[in-house]
Amino acid sequence: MTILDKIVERKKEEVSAAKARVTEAELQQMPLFGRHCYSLRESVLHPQRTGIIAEYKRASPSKGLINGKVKVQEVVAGYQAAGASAVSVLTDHDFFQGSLQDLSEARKVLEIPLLRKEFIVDKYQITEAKAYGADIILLIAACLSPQQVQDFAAYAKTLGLNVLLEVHNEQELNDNIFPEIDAIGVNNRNLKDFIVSLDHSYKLVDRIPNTYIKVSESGISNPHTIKELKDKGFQGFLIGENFMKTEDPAYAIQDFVRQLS
Ligand SMILES: O=C(O)c1ccccc1NCC(=O)[C@H](O)[C@H](O)COP(=O)(O)O
Repeated sequence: MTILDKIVERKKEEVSAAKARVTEAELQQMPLFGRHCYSLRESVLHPQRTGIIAEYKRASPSKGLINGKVKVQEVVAGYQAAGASAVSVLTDHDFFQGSLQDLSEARKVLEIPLLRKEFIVDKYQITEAKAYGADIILLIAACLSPQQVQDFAAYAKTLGLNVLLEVHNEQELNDNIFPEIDAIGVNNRNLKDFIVSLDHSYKLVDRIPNTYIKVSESGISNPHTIKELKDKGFQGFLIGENFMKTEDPAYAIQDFVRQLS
């Protein structure tokens, strides 16, 4: 069993428990549920923003504890001030030490799109994402059937959410091109063995239709890489560990952005 299988199995148990605690109808009554979402496309393409989707990530299966000290609001406010186009917050507890509370705390200080970084296996989690303040959901092709990707994306659009599809290879990409998707991310990390290679991005970029925002995800640690990825056609860059592994992620992103120009 791969770590991804374990995460998905655990996620299904968590979703059943969450449904027993709070119904979908109750989620729909929560104050943030009715808010209007920021557009991922507009923010990524905004000339005064960097295209960076900066992630708040305390821990991960591949690295263990990354940073247990820094506070979510301080970090994400720093990301926004440095010119991030969007912020990603992990909400998985067991493998990443995140929570839905982190997501709603982040929402309070952000005026840019907010991604609920989660392993979505059930429509309920999409309702939950909206209720806790997300603008974007992630659909990971490796965890879902193409039918689920299409159904979940269509449901997310009814809530006004942006949809980021994550793929790792050409098969996943070809099987999951749907009009309800806004952005396609190529994960440079193989979620089965954790090996990271930017070659996945370079190989797939021209296969992604230009109607989608193109995002390169994981393993980015050098401003020069952003220039190379941009030259190849990427507009978005998901970066977590490179900022979070420092004592001051807000300073780390500022320094990184300074080196982009
Ligand atoms: O990061 C992991 O170890 C991981 C393991 C299993 C499933 C997902 C995982 N990460 C999620 C991500 O996609 C990354 O947090 C994100 O792309 C940022 O990556 P990085 O800049 O390398 O922290």
